[in-house]
Amino acid sequence: MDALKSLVQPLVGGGGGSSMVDGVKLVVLGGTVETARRMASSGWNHFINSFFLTAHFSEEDYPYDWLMLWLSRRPEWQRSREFETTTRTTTSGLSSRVADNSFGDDDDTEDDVPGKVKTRVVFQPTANTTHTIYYRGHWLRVRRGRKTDGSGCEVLSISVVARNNSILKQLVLQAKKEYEAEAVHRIQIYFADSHGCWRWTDSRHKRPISSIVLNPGVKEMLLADTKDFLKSEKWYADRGIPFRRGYLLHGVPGSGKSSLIHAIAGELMLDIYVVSLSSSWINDSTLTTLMGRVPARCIVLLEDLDAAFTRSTSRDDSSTGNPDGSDSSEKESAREHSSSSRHRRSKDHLSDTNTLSLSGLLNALDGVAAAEGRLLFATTNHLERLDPALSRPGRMDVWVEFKNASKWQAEALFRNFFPSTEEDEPTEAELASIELPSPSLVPVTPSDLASNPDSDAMFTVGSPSLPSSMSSTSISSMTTRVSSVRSRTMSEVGTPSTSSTPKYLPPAVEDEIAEFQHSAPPIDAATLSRLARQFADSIPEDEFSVAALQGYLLKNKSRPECAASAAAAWVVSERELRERLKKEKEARELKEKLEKEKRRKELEHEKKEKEAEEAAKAKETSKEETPKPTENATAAPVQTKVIPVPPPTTQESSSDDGNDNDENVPPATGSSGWVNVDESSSPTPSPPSPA
Ligand SMILES: Nc1ncnc2c1ncn2[C@@H]1O[C@H](COP(=O)(O)OP(=O)(O)OP(=O)(O)O)[C@@H](O)[C@H]1O
Repeated sequence: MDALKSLVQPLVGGGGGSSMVDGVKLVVLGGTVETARRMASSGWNHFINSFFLTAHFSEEDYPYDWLMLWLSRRPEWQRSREFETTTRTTTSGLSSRVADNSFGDDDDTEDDVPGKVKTRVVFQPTANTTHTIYYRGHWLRVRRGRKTDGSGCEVLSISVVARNNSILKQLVLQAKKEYEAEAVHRIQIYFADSHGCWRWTDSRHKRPISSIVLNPGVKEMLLADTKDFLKSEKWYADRGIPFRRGYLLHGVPGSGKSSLIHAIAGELMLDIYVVSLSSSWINDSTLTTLMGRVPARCIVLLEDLDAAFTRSTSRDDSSTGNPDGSDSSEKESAREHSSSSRHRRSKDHLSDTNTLSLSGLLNALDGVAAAEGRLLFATTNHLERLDPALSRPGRMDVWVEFKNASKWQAEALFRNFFPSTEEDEPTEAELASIELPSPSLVPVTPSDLASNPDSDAMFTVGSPSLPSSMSSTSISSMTTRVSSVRSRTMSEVGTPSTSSTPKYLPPAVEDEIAEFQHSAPPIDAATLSRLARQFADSIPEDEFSVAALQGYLLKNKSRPECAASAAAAWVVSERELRERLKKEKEARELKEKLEKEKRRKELEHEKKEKEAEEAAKAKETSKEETPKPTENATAAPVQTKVIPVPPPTTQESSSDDGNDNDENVPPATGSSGWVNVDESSSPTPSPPSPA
């Protein structure tokens, strides 16, 4: 204390110096104290930090998700005096995840409406503040901030006083375990974005593979193949074969291609990374970046492979997937629309903005930058439109064809759809017991197919031949049954009360509407078998997609009897509907064609008229402007005179590059067709040379 006094004494002065000097002394004193404080604080921080181990977890990487979930479950979080709440899943992850300290609608169980969306609020670490959490005998300092590199990515930093990083490793492993336990019933879906990044989009319940109705053995073959691949990394490495495997699922829409991929992902516990090649923004470099960024074990799904080079949203027969765009109808229409095409195409089609090339796609799939260890699934509805290079072995190793539903599939679908009283009924075994000539399940490569295109070389899903026991039932008898069911249900439902005798009676509630909400009670196995068979009998072989049948069954979700008996009538009505739609489409196309033709003729006519008009005008002007010989030409002062230049004929201009738009391009001389010439150098326009 005395020492401090002796230090301060000379500064504050004992003898009454001027107040100015005292002020300066105080400033110096203050500055010295502040500097000392700062130095002490930074020294202390440095000292403390030298004992801390710090790990940073970026939002872009998985451990961030694991730790955020782990943190949100810590009891300390609830007691924390500073926290954030969110109703969103904070990061890519589990939409269903419910942290222990979360709260929300489902705490209120009284008015629990089935299917009601429940909002849960989850605690999460506040940004830019340090939280302390006790974990296995250590105090963790947790801080959530943002990267300073301009990306704006969130970073979670966890520091701990420890001799080595084993406590942090334990923490990450525990967080991972908890996350995976949560995720075990779900699969994560990531979609590619236009910046070449994967964005978490959805977390879906795993689909049981038994819910996919395919010919016996197909699912098993695919599952076994994928499993075998995932554990054969060394085998591939030893032989110098790139550790990748491609599966091409092709065939009619709504036959279960995407569903099967989801089921396989669930079975193998893999996430799905989806690229839609028909996206307008996709190009060579984005695709390459995306392919280089998929994790080692995952499923990459290329949807609509045939649409890669067309960008047409239409999936009908007129859209082409040919890499060279050599679809004849398209070529024809391209020729038809050659006039003003450039202008219109930029508006109507996205194709101009896309620069995805075949070589770019091939490179992305198996170039040096492509990730290894992933399972590539590609789907297409038009196999014939794929370039052979795209579907060759090495890129697409296994092909599976999906067809419209067979009777066997219809029956299996029905059995899967309605609940049975015998819960432990071995559905799969029972399905397998149905006799049918099963297709060969030896994987066949595209080359086999090429060598024998007619053979049923691929795995074919759907349309096995019909067992004789499943011969079709007459449609008329089915229709009769439908009407009887209708009349019965109508009488059951009854009409609304008319006690107040209103003037206009409301129409009777349709039986379909009246029963729509109810779910079917479980059916006993024998009845289910009978109904399933009846349903399958009514469904024609290879005509309707499984999705269409599923749609029909959904409409009759609560009425298995009706679903079975009305199936034949539904088939008839669907056929009629198709026929009508087909006719309408044809009529529309014809109308469009005629309109196009008319427009083309009009344009041609307009063009001719314009040409004639211009030619006449040019002729007239040249006549008017022909200079008369002047008597005193030699004495005339030097003047600038305008001389007409006939505009180039449309034929000439269009012959340059064949672009009809050239008629809109002003000639180099200016739109008026006049040039300025110096009269001194050319007093009169020289006539064309006789040569
Ligand atoms: N084989 C099948 N087994 C079970 N459900 C199926 C099957 N095929 C289609 N479905 C049902 O039909 C709907 C559409 O199926 P999915 O999307 O898998 O067909 P897709 O072949 O991928 O069609 P697209 O080619 O149009 O993408 C899904 O709801 C699915 O449940």
